[in-house]
This record gives sequence, C-alpha cells and structure tokens, in this order.
Amino acid sequence: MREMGPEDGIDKVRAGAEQDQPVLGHLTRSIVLVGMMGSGKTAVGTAVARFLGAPFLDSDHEIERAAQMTVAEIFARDGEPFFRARESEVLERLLSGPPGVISTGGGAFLSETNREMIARLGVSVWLKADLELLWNRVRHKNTRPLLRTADPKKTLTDLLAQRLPHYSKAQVVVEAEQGLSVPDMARKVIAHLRVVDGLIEEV
Ligand SMILES: Nc1ncnc2c1ncn2[C@@H]1O[C@H](COP(=O)(O)OP(=O)(O)O)[C@@H](O)[C@H]1O
Ligand SMILES: O=C(O)C1=C[C@@H](OP(=O)(O)O)[C@@H](O)[C@H](O)C1
Ligand SMILES: [Mg+2]
Repeated sequence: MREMGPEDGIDKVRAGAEQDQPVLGHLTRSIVLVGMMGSGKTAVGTAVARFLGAPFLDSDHEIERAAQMTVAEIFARDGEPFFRARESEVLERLLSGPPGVISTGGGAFLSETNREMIARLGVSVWLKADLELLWNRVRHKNTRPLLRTADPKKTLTDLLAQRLPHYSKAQVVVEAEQGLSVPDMARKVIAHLRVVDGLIEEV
C-alpha cells in the first residue's frame, strides 16, 4: 500500500468541508507560518487556528500590543534592527507557551537564531506564493514600511529573490494559489500538517 500524502488529506478535508464539518485536531507543538508579506500568514493562520480550535498569535500584533505602536511607527522611530530584536523576543515568548498557530512577520525566518528556535519548539510552514500573487495582495496597503519605496513592486521582487533560500528551509511547504479562498488555503495547510508525525492528534 502506498504511503498517505498531503493530497489524500486535502481530499478528505475538502469532503469534510463540503459537508460543512469542522476540521478538529489537537496540536502537540506550535505551527509557525513563515513567508513573504502578503502570502497570507495572518489571514490563513487565523483560519487554521479556528479550524483546529487552537490559540492564534501573530508576532507583529504582539509587538504592536507591547509597544502600543504600529509596526510602521516602530520602524520609523526605532529602526529595523530594534524591530528585529523585539520580534525575536516575542517569538521566543510565543513558542514557549501552549501550542498554537503563530504567524510571523515576513522577515522573521531570515534570522538563524529565529529559525533554530522555531525548529526546536515548533513546526515551520512556508506559505509559498509567486510575485504576482504577493503583489496583488500588498499593493493596496501602505502598512508595510519596507514597501514604502519609490518602486515597491521592484522592492518586493528583490526581497522575494533574497529571501527564497531562507524560506525554503521551512519544514513544510504549502503553495498558495490564486483563487483559493482563505478557508480553503487553511484546509490545505491542515492537510499538509496531518502528515507531520505526531503533530496533530485526532480528537
Ligand atoms: N487565500 C487568500 N485568498 C484571498 N485573500 C487572501 C488570501 N490570503 C490572504 N489574503 C489577503 O491578502 C492580504 C494579505 O494577507 P495577510 O494575511 O496579511 O498576509 P501576511 O500576514 O503574510 O503579510 C490580506 O488582505 C488578506 O485578507
Ligand atoms: O517582510 C518583512 O520584513 C515584514 C513583514 C511584515 O509582516 P507581514 O509579513 O505579516 O506583512 C512586518 O513584520 C514588517 O512590516 C516587516
Ligand atoms: Mg501578517
């Protein structure tokens, strides 16, 4: 008999979704979503957590809450290195808590220290998306300080090229597709997670 793969899981989850059944499971370690700005870490992470009945935490949100400032304000006042230091502290705190779904900011997985921490305490999941998909998602918002440049599409293109080698170190890779809704992408993520040994216990 051949081994169960993620695609089998997706069929199972899709069948469940058609019957409007919840996709429940108990997490034994935290899931950490990584990938570019606009790949859907915040939106899809929220939906994954809801489906699993697990806590959802977003590192950007936690940094903003602690600082009482937006990410853009922190970048402007204290600079990117300061933001990255806070990001690492927050990640360590979130990973030390009860298992949940943690969405990171797009730069978090570039740090080797962060990658080691995530590998030790959680499971990294890269939401892999191509340039056009990412651009369509981020072009209408100016909340991301790194894209406040004269040519934001070129900046996004360059960041994607620089970062791909780091994102590809993630333990699990899930491809984003144009036209796949947030809940469907969340189900696709869960289907990929089901084949990670011991990560999701059936309830
Ligand atoms: N699968 C999807 N389908 C449609 N819109 C999406 C999807 N994933 C994300 N989005 C939208 O794209 C934008 C960026 O998503 P977000 O979750 O903020 O990405 P990230 O946290 O990775 O930067 C948001 O407006 C979000 O609602
Ligand atoms: O890619 C990056 O370096 C960043 C991504 C942002 O988060 P999202 O990926 O959730 O947009 C946020 O952390 C900050 O603007 C820096
Ligand atoms: Mg986000």
